[in-house]
This record gives sequence, structure tokens and C-alpha cells, in this order.
Amino acid sequence: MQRMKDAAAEFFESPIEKKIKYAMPSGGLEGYGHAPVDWSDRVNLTIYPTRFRQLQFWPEELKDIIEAYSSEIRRVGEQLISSVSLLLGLEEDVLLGLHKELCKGLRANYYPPCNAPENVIGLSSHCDIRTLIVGMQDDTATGTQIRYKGGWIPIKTIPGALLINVGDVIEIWSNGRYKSVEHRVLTNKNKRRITFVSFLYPRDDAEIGPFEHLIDDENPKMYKEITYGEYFGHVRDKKLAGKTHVRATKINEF
Ligand SMILES: O=C(O)CCC(=O)C(=O)O
Ligand SMILES: [Fe+2]
Repeated sequence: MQRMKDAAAEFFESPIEKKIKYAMPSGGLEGYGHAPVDWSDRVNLTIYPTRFRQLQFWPEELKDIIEAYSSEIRRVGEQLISSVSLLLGLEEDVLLGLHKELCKGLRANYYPPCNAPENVIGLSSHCDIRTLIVGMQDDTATGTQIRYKGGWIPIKTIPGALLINVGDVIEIWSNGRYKSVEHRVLTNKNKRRITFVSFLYPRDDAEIGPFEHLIDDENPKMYKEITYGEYFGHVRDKKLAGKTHVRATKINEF
């Protein structure tokens, strides 16, 4: 974990000429770039399945550590998804099976110090459109917050801890029993902040829709069946905005 943090800090703080070699093309999803309107730089990469990798966007000096970090995080992610399967009253391997293949992306976020943190957001409020999200926060600077009962709760810095968020796919599969968590990131005046987010998600042709056994008179069906690829297509070009994404598959709102 520490090696990943050190290597990413060195990359983000290196001259722009070096970073630009890995720049995300306009309209693309991978490589080095900025959040569309927010105060952050990021590197976005698809890690698994390996045939989907676009290695031209992997910074040379990060390749080995990304590989090592990602295989560990995938192991953790598989265990968590198996546990969610049990929580939903399914056999342990059902949810992983429904993914067809467990896909994984990695995003490293760099939030530079900001002169006017009260006016500038690091990353706007959103929910992640994935299954589960395994985050590694900065050891010293805070900023990430989650929405709870109409307010915002800051995530504490706990060195060595991982932050697990529920994504939209679990909200849909669980018919709304487990809600994807709305979150945002604030900026800091004097400290830069680096975070890592591993996104676990199904293959594009995987079907997502509420499980029949979670639908009854008291819990009417809340979401339509859709493939993950269709879901992703609907939300990928929209600006981050609170819980609007998951509404895209809500019955009557599609
Ligand atoms: O930096 C963080 O802690 C959160 C980043 C995030 O929400 C994202 O990249 O989707
Ligand atoms: Fe997020």
C-alpha cells in the first residue's frame, strides 16, 4: 500500500511533459487527465480482465506496483462480493457468477492544495456506478465525505485501512435494500491529497435487475432489468450529480 502511495505521489508531482505522455484522449476513459469540472487530477485505468488493458496509458514507473496492488485488491473484492451474496440470501458464488467476469478499474486521484477550499470542490457529489468500490484514503489529509441523513460525514484518515463503498449495481440487485453511497470530496488549503479507488463491476453483457425473492407487496420492484453495458452507456456522459445515475433504471423514470 505504501509503495503505491509513494509511486503515485512521485508521478503526480512530476513535470507535465512526463504526465502528458499518458494523457486521456478527448472522449476517452483511460489515462491521465482532470476531473471534468473539479479540483483534481487523476489516472484512470482498466486492470481486469487483462485483455481490456490499454497499456499505453500505464505510467512506466507505476506498472509493477499497480499489478501487485490490483491483484491483492481483487482478492479482497471477491471476498466482499461473496459476502454480499450471502447477505442477500444467495449462495456465496452467485453474485460473482452474475458478473460473468469480475472487471476492475483503478483510479488514482490527486487533489492539489487549493487557495479557496470553501468555494472549490475536489470532486462533486456522486454515486459510483459499479458493484463495490475499494478505496485507499490519504494517511494525513481528509476530504472525502459521505451523505447521511441529509448531512455530510467526513471519512477519517486511518492509515492502512480500506474504505468500502456500495455501488449502484448492488442497489439495483438488492431492489434498494442496500443503497449506493453518495459521496463527494472537499479540497484542503495547505495539503495535497492522494486517494486510490478500485472499482469492481460486471462485464457489459451481465444482466442486472432486482432479485425476485427481494420483491414482495411491501417491497415492490424498484428497478428495471438492464445489461451492465446499457447502464454504463446511460450514465457515462452525464455530469456527476448526487443519486441521479441509479434513477436511470428506476421503474417509470427510464
Ligand atoms: O478520492 C476519494 O476519496 C473519492 C474519489 C471518488 O469518489 C471517485 O474517484 O469516484
Ligand atoms: Fe466515487
